[in-house]
Order: sequence, then structure tokens, then C-alpha cells
Amino acid sequence: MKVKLFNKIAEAGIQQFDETKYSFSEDFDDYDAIMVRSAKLHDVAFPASLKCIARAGAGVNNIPLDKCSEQGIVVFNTPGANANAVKELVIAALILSGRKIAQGVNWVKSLEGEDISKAVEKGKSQFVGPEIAGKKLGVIGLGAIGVQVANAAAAMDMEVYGYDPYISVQAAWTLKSRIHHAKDLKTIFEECDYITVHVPYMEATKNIVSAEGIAMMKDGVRVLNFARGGLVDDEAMVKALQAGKIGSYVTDFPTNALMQFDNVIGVPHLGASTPESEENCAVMAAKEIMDYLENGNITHSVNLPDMQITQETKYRICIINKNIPDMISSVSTALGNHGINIENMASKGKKDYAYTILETNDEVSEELVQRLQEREGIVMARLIVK
Ligand SMILES: NC(=O)C1=CN([C@@H]2O[C@H](COP(=O)(O)OP(=O)(O)OC[C@H]3O[C@@H](n4cnc5c(N)ncnc54)[C@H](O)[C@@H]3O)[C@@H](O)[C@H]2O)C=CC1
Ligand SMILES: O=C(O)CCC(=O)C(=O)O
Repeated sequence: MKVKLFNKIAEAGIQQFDETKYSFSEDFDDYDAIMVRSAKLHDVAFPASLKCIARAGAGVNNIPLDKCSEQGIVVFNTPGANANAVKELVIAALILSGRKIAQGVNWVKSLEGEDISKAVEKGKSQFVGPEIAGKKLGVIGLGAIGVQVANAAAAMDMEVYGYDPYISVQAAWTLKSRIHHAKDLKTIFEECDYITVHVPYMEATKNIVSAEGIAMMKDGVRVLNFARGGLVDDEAMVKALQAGKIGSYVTDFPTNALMQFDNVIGVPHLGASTPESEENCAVMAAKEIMDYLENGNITHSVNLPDMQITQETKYRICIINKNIPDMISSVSTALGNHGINIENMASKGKKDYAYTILETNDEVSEELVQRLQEREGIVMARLIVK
């Protein structure tokens, strides 16, 4: 099996694979799997051999999900594996956004040649900034990261408002009871002194911090973006910075236009850049790839349903099909016509596509599986023989 690496992946992840079965390179032309972090895959022509892509991280906006589904490629991510790393950086950013630490540190560096210990005592008053305790923080998106940020900020005595109309049961259980439930974005924009965004980037969330939203915010508001550049309307943010509306903007996604302002702190997309998080993500991604390639099991896919079943028969046929009527009956009839009795079967849909596992002890040939793949509505069929 060939795994093509589109980014540097932590060694602990690569070590998960059995080296007698897998090889890794950035240069393969035909390959079975991709491991990727933030590299953009939208313009990559995927070979017919590609079966799955594992994003060692959370955001999948660098991957063409529709194209992958159409080509029968399963896309995984690693939910929660880098959440603590992002939370810690966001807490640092909350403090940086008020305390003028970055500006002060740069100033001390610029004092070379002077009597620094004297100069700092004389000049430090220009870097006074407020504490976060007692201030209101709005958290947009209460998933793996948003919940941790909200809880940590509450533990530092901030008054926290959370907004997430699609919050999972698990996240809701994990959220501290003292976090206020904001029913709409307007509440976050109007009430909060600090606002942080933790939603995925997609069409529905593009510019979730919009010109209208910024106009509702308090003067001197501090905004944090450690999710994705396109979630904050950059043009509107630049205008608000020019107008003196924004106290500070700390972003993991700096641009030239933003960096002309002294009160913008640009971080070079460091949210997940800790050894712990890189390792967690790589290990989880490696396990997802191996379980899919070797067993046909799907865990943490963003475009297909999860399905984990222990193989109980010699032959397992894995199928990705359109989520339309008669797909299962047409496959079982085709197998029946070849005298193949199905021992176990599972099928689950997710939006436009479904995943089906069929198991049998009757001999199945690669040629038959190839013919299944050619049937209307089937985008991928694969045989696993144990
Ligand atoms: N700076 C960095 O290095 C990193 C950035 N990220 C970014 O952070 C994002 C969030 O990551 P996780 O918390 O791990 O993802 P997650 O999937 O656990 O949480 C996302 C949350 O956003 C909520 N949501 C979706 N649409 C929403 C809307 N319109 N309004 C309010 N809430 C909405 C969902 O219900 C979910 O609870 C990722 O998609 C990625 O873009 C993630 C990890 C590292
Ligand atoms: O891999 C990285 O450094 C980026 C992490 C990230 O942005 C994500 O997980 O969404």
C-alpha cells in the first residue's frame, strides 16, 4: 500500500504502519491513501488507485469533499486530537489581545544599545492593558475546541457566552453549567468584550463575523480568529480597524492588509503546532487509514458514514454507492446470480452516498467485484480477503 504525504506528518503516525505492508513518499503518482495537514488538494488529480484521505487535523476545507465522494474516496479527519493545543493558544491570545505583551516584547528588543533595565521602567506605562477576569467572552462554535476554550476562560473568571445551534450532546455535557447560552449571534456581538470563533469554514459559515456583526460590537472589542481566515470578513475588519472600532484582532490567518495595523497580532497558523497535537493527529489518522484499507472499517469520516464491523467471513465486499433506492437489492441479486450467499450485511447512508459491507464465505473473484463497480449508482467496490 502506498501512502502519499502532502505535508510533514509526525513520525509517531508513520510508525503505526507495518513497514512490510506500507510505503511513504511525497512523490508517488499512483497511491492508495493520502495523509495531509493544511496542503490544498482542490487542484490535485487523484489517481484511480486512491481509496482514502486522512486529514491529520480538524478542518477539511482544503479537501474537495464532493469530488472525493463522486470518486469513491473516503475522507477522514481527527476530531478533537488538536483541540487542547488550540485552546492553550487561544487562552494566550486572549491575554495578548489586551495586555500589549507582544508590542512590549518587540519594544524591548528594539532597545539594543540602551540601558535596558532603566528604559523598561521608564517606558512600560505605554504597554498597560486590561485583565480578562470579569470580562465577557463570546465563543462562536462549541465543538471540541470551543467547549475547551469556554471552560478554560470560565475557570479564569471570565463571564462566557456560547453560541452553537448545532451543539452535540457530548459537547453540551462537557460545557460548564456557568456558561451562558447565547441564542443568537447578535447576543454575542452586542454583549461581549472578547469574541472568539471556532466553527468550520464552509459556505454557510463564510464571513460569520460580517460587517453587520462587527457594527453591532462594542467599541474596543477584542476579536480572536483561530479557526479559518474566511470566517471573518477581512475587508470589514480592515475598515473597522481603520475606524478605531476594534481594540485588537488576534488571528492565526494574517494577511498583508491586516498586518498594517499595530493592534493586529498575526500568528503563523500555529493553533495545532505542538508536538503533542501533531502526534495525536498523526496517530489517529494512521489508524483510520489502516482500518479502512485493511478491514474496510470507517471511523471519523466527513463524507461517508462511520461503520466498524469485525470481519467474520473469508470475503468482505465494501461498496460506496449513491444513496438511492434498490442499490442493496441490485447488488444482492447480482451476487445471488453467482451463487454467492450473503452471511452478514450492513449499510448506512450519509447525505447523497451510502456505505455497504457484505460478507460471505463463498468464493468471490476480483473480476466480479470489478463488474459490481461498473453498475449504475456504485462508485467504488473493493474486495478484502482474510
Ligand atoms: N488554527 C488551527 O491550527 C486550527 C484550526 N482549527 C479550526 O477550528 C475549527 C473547529 O475545530 P473543532 O472545534 O475541532 O471542530 P468541531 O467540529 O468539534 O466543532 C465545530 C463546532 O462548530 C459548530 N458550528 C457549525 N456551524 C456553526 C454555526 N453556523 N454557528 C455556530 N456554530 C456552528 C458545530 O456545531 C460544532 O459544534 C476547524 O474546523 C478548523 O477550521 C482546528 C484545529 C486547529
Ligand atoms: O495541521 C495544522 O497545523 C493545521 C491544523 C488545522 O488548522 C486544523 O486542524 O484544522
